[in-house]
Amino acid sequence: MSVHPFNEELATGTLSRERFQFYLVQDARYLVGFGRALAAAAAKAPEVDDVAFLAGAARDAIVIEREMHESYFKWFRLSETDLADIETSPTCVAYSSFLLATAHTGSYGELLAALLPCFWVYQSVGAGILARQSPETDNPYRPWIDTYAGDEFEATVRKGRDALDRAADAAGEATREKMLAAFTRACEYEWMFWDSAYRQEGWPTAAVR
Ligand SMILES: Cc1ncc(C[n+]2csc(CCO)c2C)c(N)n1
Repeated sequence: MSVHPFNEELATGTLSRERFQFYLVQDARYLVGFGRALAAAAAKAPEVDDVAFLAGAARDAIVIEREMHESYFKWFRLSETDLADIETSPTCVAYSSFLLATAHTGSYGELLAALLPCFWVYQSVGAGILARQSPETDNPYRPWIDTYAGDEFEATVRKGRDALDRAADAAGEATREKMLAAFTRACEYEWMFWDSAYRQEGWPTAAVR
């Protein structure tokens, strides 16, 4: 499969500031829903180790990622008012709503399957982009790349995959099918999230409001 231009340009450092900024603003919003869905998964987890793991990831999603985003907002000189004026994109609403709907109506396994691509896709994409960096390239997006390409994050992804495998082993055929569907859909949303940032997606209805 070809690499999306958003990720290609992120790797080379040529991605426009507007596109990256759009991505970060939407991502900060997405992370709140993602954190809530992780907290719901923590509440549903049958094993206490997984409760701790998922609740920790929920906290990290809100705290660590916010810190990273705030540093970028300072860099981009975005104020709270500038931020408030930016509408949440259709794709961001759709992806966040999908996670929250799965949190409310899905089983533990289904929810875990919907959440795993957020970890796995970023680790895989981050590692791929890092492999293409050289000391000579002055990539302004390097802090973003480093967040998702480290060993610590790789261990987190492994824990998530392990929790998912245990949930799948304990599940019946019907639940496993739902897990696969949720996982696939979340992967599609991950792609769409980058694509929507590249297109700076707005609401098609904005002109007729
Ligand atoms: C659309 C979107 N999907 C996934 C991530 C990655 N991510 C966000 S929080 C977290 C784990 C920490 O709890 C990870 C891997 C993102 N930033 N934005």
